[in-house]
Amino acid sequence: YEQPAPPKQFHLGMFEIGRPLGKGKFGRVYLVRERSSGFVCALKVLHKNELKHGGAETQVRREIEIQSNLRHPNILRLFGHFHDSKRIFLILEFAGKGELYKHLRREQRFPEWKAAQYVAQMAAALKYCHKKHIIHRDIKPENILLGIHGEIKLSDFGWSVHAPSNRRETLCGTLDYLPPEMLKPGRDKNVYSNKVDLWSLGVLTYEFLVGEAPFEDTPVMTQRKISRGEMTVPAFVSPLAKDLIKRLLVLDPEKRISLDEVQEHPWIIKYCVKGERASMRESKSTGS
Ligand SMILES: Cc1cc(Cn2cc(-c3c(Cl)cnc4nc(-c5cn(C)nc5C)[nH]c34)cn2)no1
Repeated sequence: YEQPAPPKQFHLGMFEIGRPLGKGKFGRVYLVRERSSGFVCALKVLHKNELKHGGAETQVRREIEIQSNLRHPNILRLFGHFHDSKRIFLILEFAGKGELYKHLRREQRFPEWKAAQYVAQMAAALKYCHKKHIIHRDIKPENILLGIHGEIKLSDFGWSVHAPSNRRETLCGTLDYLPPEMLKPGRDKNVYSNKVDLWSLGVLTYEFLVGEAPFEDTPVMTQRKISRGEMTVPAFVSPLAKDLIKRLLVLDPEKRISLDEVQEHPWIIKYCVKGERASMRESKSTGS
């Protein structure tokens, strides 16, 4: 019987610090190499006093607790963490093709074959999370990275919780991805299920194909459009893609299609199942 390996104690001296990869609200991310193994990863450096002032300590604690226990090809790995007097360090998987939202802004919108593959990978990542009773709660392009082969790497579990949840949190950042049940006035707005991720997947699918979110407007108008499910899908979006968006952006959480049904949807099958290679060749040549 082999003794389990003792948990690794990490410290900053173990890493050679490379170029900055990006910055977020409470710190930066650097490309680093672990000296003894040569392993390349991303080091997220968060400043304790900024986290304290921003009331984000719970989020970081949750990000560490939840993401370090997830193992899925479409979820960014959190290998470990450590801290010093002023900073918290998260050792993360390096995503070779960077932040998805930058690709989306540069390309304006994705061709349907690419959007369908991203949606299928997001559904697989969310199915894995939901099976472990974890709701991500913050699905949006800014929280998605791309691996070296262009595969989806869902990250930023700072807003994730164990389902079902009735936590009371002040949400900050964009309203665009909030489901109607989280906007409801009064008590029941804080009781919701993993179906919130299905709504956000619908918003994400729309934004991949159109280049902007379906309810994008002033904060007041966005909340009103979300609570009424008011949105229009441009004519250039194919009927199959529009059908999937409509089946996800359903006001009643219980009536949204499941992640299994997403993966079996004709639009996903058309672009993601091996036998459909021909349709991809055709779509790539016509750019549809
Ligand atoms: C703080 C803070 C910053 C961010 C946003 N952010 C995430 C990254 C990042 C991570 Cl965590 C992992 N791998 C990455 N790979 C890139 C990258 C690759 N290329 C070719 N270009 C870039 C950029 N960025 C990565 C960086 N910033 N969240 O919290």
